[in-house]
Amino acid sequence: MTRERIYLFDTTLRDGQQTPGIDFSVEDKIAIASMLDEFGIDYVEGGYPGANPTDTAFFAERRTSQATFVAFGMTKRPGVSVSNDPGIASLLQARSDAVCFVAKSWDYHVQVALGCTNEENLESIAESVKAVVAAGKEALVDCEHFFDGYKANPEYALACARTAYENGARWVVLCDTNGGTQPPEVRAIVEAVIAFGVPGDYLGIHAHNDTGQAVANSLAAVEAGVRQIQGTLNGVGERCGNANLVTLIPTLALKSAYNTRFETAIDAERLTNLTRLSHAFDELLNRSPDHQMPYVGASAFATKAGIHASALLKDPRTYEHVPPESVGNFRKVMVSDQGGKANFINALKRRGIDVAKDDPKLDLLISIVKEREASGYAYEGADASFELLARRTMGTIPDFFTLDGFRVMIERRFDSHGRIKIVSEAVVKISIDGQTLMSVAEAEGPVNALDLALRKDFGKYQHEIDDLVLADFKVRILNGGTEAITRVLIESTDSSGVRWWTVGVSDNIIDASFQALMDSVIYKLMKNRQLAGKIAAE
Ligand SMILES: CC(=O)SCCNC(=O)CCNC(=O)[C@H](O)C(C)(C)COP(=O)(O)OP(=O)(O)OC[C@H]1O[C@@H](n2cnc3c(N)ncnc32)[C@H](O)[C@@H]1OP(=O)(O)O
Ligand SMILES: CC(=O)C(=O)O
Repeated sequence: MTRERIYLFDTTLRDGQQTPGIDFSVEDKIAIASMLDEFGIDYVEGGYPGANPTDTAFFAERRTSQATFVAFGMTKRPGVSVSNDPGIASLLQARSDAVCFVAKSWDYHVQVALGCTNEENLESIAESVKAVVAAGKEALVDCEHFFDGYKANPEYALACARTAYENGARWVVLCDTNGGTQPPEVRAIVEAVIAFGVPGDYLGIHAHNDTGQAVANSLAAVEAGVRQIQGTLNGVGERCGNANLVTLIPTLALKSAYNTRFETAIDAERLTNLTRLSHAFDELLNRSPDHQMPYVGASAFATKAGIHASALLKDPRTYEHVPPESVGNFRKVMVSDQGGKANFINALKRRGIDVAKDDPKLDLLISIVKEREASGYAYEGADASFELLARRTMGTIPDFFTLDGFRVMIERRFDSHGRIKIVSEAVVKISIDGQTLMSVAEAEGPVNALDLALRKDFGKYQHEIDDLVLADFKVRILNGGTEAITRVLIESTDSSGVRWWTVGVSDNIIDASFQALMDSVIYKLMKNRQLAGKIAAE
């Protein structure tokens, strides 16, 4: 059976740019356009040439090699001819393959925002589309507020869509601009547009996520007949965002409700790059990926629950709706107080630790983890501390050194200009082979001072920890008030590029930090001897 082609239109660089807090540079735009192009998206909308210097510079060159490169802008202003409209001139001059116009299709907006007659707006749509087609470019029309406009005045909304189509627009895109429309309404209105004479394979959907329905609305529109979906990477976009292409693409590819009838340019091989694409985009935005994002989140194929892990390890299909590797993600069976033997055996095996189901040390480890988690530890995010705890319980960690104690003093001083200066001084005492080593260090913060002191003199191991870097430090207060328990997570790395997380818990933040620091150093010494950190592929 032949499947119908659904075209994917990415507006990350245009609607995504309207997200509060997102501000792309030209370099960011170049990088994102090439990521989308390489991934196989059909249309990449780059922005609004003429609206700002970044977008104008971005459109000085064509930025995709496969994807249709699209410039966005508004239809000509009423009362001005296309040849005298500077906005249209910028769009025609941009080095794009296509122009996507935003056009009013709600009569109320025509009256309030444009202040012209309905007929003048139809003329703007027709003339703008004709100018783009005459310039040898593909024309698309985003019918802004189409669904709200249809509800208010169906004849006028339909006339706008048909005007765009009849004057040569390759795509007439129905926009749920305010994001309030629901899937049954989208389905019914798309069917009405097709019945009015605009064919489904000329129609697109642009859904906003203000009621959390952008993906559902896009799929409802496809079922009703549209053949282009507009969306963004990770669902960025104005207000609550746009339809998330990172969710839509695998749903269309992997779910039989869609993949038996439709296909996109993203085949099975390209789909395996999805998680990387989504995370690379977050990296570029300098933000952490959403762990719970469908398909690509770190938790999308993770389980803590013992009953789930036990069945999952017998057959992954028991608790997975699609194989994680199909989208480039992976399965994660975690250890926590929700876990049973299956979680632990699997987690230990991944670290090269073989333990039998009836080994009493396994029961001991499980009870220690459960007890510690009850007191505030969280091992699911502290892989290195979990591994050390397991190896300690199994009795396989060498006595590298012993800690004799530490002390931290914090002083609030005033400099010669009367400015406040905080100075922390830390003293750490350790013993290696019976020899006591005492180090003192100063820094602004107490944890920094402790870290410097701990790593200042490590005797015969000093050269082994020189490349150890503390990459991140997270503090969480577990219950409020003066009885608060503090959990500290530290991310470490070294010249090998490997990263590991350690945890410390105490009613004193400095003590919690020190525990996490100690685990980090011990893990590094274990790793150097290839006694830890071996992660086997699942
Ligand atoms: C639904 C959407 O997401 S549409 C995209 C929205 N994105 C943006 O607006 C981001 C980029 N925009 C901009 O940088 C600026 O708005 C510009 C450069 C495009 C225009 O700036 P200005 O000329 O100063 O106009 P301003 O932003 O104040 O107002 C928009 C004007 O466009 C007119 N307009 C809005 N939509 C359309 C349209 N589809 N067709 C014709 N004119 C339109 C409005 O009536 C208003 O005209 P007015 O100035 O005569 O009142
Ligand atoms: C065009 C557009 O971004 C919208 O109508 O939401």
